[in-house]
Amino acid sequence: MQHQSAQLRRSVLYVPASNEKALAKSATLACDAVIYDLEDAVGPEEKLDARERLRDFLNGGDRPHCEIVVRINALDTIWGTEDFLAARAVKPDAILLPKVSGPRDVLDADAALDETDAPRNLKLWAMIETPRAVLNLGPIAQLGRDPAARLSCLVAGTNDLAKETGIALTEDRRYLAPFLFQIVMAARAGGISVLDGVSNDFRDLDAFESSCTEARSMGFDGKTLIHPAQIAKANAVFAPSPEAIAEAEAIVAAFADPENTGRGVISLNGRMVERLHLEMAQTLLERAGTIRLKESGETDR
Ligand SMILES: CC(C)(COP(=O)(O)OP(=O)(O)OC[C@H]1O[C@@H](n2cnc3c(N)ncnc32)[C@H](O)[C@@H]1OP(=O)(O)O)[C@@H](O)C(=O)NCCC(=O)NCCSC(=O)C[C@H](O)C(=O)O
Ligand SMILES: [Mg+2]
Repeated sequence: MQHQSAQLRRSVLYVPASNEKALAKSATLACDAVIYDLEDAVGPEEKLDARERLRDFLNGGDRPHCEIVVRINALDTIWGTEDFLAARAVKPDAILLPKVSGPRDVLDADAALDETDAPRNLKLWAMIETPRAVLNLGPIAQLGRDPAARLSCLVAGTNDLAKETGIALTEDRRYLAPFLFQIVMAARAGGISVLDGVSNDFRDLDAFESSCTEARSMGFDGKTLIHPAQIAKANAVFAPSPEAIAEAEAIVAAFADPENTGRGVISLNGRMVERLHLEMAQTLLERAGTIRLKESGETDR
């Protein structure tokens, strides 16, 4: 089993659906995915307008070519059902469910999509941002293994998690880290992708880069973002480095050497290399190739 999904999700930008300028800008940006937000970025007085704005924008001519996700208000709020129907109607790639408590929330959204005859490739993403979601991570993520369910990504909601638990959001995220690891582990067990939470201090790009590096080391596929200035750093950090590509190429070449045919383990530059490392190298090179294609403009995603 490989740990990273084929879909690139290095940089996933939240765009408040209430913000006309940000909506327009979103179509011009180099992020891998956009989350149009109807939830916490939109004040209660703006909710109805934001929904209409988003509908007009995504039905208009400037729809971005990257992966498109709509975050709705929770289905048990006064806005939830209308948001859900509006999101379904604008044909996103996924609907992001906020403040999920357990698998029931995802299954209910799944059933509601089935009732509208939604295509199977319309996926659900789930925010992990409440204590109950953390306690129910296993059963939530396991839905990723259910061919009838649409869950394809977990998103850490670190601001709400801090609010709900009292966990301090320090720059080094030392108190948050144990829960972030659990989110990654659950997503991998469920075979779905997983995104780190946002960095609120969007002007400090050095701190942001460190946070991306840490998230990559923790196993996240990418980072959720709040500002366009964060995109380039996330794209760079979550892409395989030139050194990692060179190492992967060396591993592939070593196993292709007729001398090593059929061998399970070889020695390469003083290190043990097994076939599992070959698989990892192949996945890394595939990802590097996908990024190259995307950045050469030959594909949008
Ligand atoms: C954080 C901001 C409010 C800052 O806004 P502002 O001060 O206006 O930024 P700039 O002047 O530097 O903006 C420069 C240009 O970039 C556009 N812009 C800014 N942000 C975005 C964006 N997110 N998407 C698209 N475009 C954006 C501006 O319009 C300017 O454009 P132009 O003038 O044409 O050059 C703002 O960045 C912002 O609102 N960010 C998103 C906030 C958000 O979505 N929050 C909710 C998600 S975070 C969360 O809830 C996670 C989770 O649930 C949890 O619990 O942790
Ligand atoms: Mg939140």
